[in-house]
Amino acid sequence: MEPTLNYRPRRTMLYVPTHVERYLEKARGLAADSIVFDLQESVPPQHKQTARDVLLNAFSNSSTFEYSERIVRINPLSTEWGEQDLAAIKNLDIDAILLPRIESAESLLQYIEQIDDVFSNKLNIMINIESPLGVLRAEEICAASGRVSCVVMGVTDLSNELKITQTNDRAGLLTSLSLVVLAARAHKKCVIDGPHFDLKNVQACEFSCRQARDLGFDGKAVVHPIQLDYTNDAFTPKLDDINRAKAIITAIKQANEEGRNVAVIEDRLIEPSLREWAERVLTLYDTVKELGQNELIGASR
Ligand SMILES: CC(C)(COP(=O)(O)OP(=O)(O)OC[C@H]1O[C@@H](n2cnc3c(N)ncnc32)[C@H](O)[C@@H]1OP(=O)(O)O)[C@@H](O)C(=O)NCCC(=O)NCCSC(=O)C[C@H](O)C(=O)O
Ligand SMILES: [Mg+2]
Repeated sequence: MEPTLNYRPRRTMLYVPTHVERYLEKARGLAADSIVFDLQESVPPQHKQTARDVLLNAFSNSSTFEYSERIVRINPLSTEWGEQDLAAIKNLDIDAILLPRIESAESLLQYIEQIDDVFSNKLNIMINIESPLGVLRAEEICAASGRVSCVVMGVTDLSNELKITQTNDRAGLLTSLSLVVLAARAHKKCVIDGPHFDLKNVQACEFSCRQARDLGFDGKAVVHPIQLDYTNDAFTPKLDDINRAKAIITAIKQANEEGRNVAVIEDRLIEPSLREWAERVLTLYDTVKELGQNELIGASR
């Protein structure tokens, strides 16, 4: 049975090319916080209709994908494929639509209007930022609509258009990654890093997960089930974090009762804003526990 979550973790966002039926069936049992049923980039032109048919069929059998959030990435709404995708999925039991390659506030607002004309309920909207122009305009794009809940980096298209050298430390991408985190956070949106494509290089992928977490991302996209465990783990609070979060909440509460705004724990000054971090860590911890994944907590990374 699907647990009912009060809080939506997005540590992992698995892209599933939708024309491949066995991937959809596999996805039903995977520990991905979110699944992106992709009708766009991973589906070749000659399989666009097959992809829509397979997706509809998979949802007609059962729309259950464990606890995973169900997101459909459609083709750009400026194209016929995009309009056909929207018409095809209008009755599906999904949580969100992911719009690829958003480059302006104006086109975003127009696409949301198009979606609202088709879906009777106000669907959650997510966007890919994956071009130099998209990165430079990330702030105005994020400011444009409260309907956008989540921004997902598209690092392949971006790397390609920036003409950067791809290295394990992602030096060439750091400015863009941080600009998008800044824009998303300024407008209180969730923000997800793009995937790591070197499937066999687990060490490099683990590094990019930790780097994404340290840059402020809520989670990371993944392209193969093999990447799920360690990506989930990188974004899951560890015992040290949980103990520290609990100590901070207790110390600030006690300081407030004593008429002070700050506390001190082991010679470190604790500002009131840290309480927000502590509450976020505990909420994520509780949710992961609810999902039965608490065995991951405490793994040393
Ligand atoms: C990379 C792949 C082509 C590899 O596929 P395959 O050779 O089939 O892998 P395996 O045999 O190792 O698979 C092992 C089992 O896992 C299942 N599987 C594999 N991939 C997926 C998946 N993505 N989702 C669900 N299940 C998956 C296989 O079925 C095997 O299980 P079983 O059948 O029980 O044996 C393939 O992984 C792949 O196509 N990945 C996704 C690629 C993709 O989506 N690319 C585009 C997204 S990234 C992007 O667009 C971001 C942005 O726009 C940008 O520009 O950066
Ligand atoms: Mg792309």
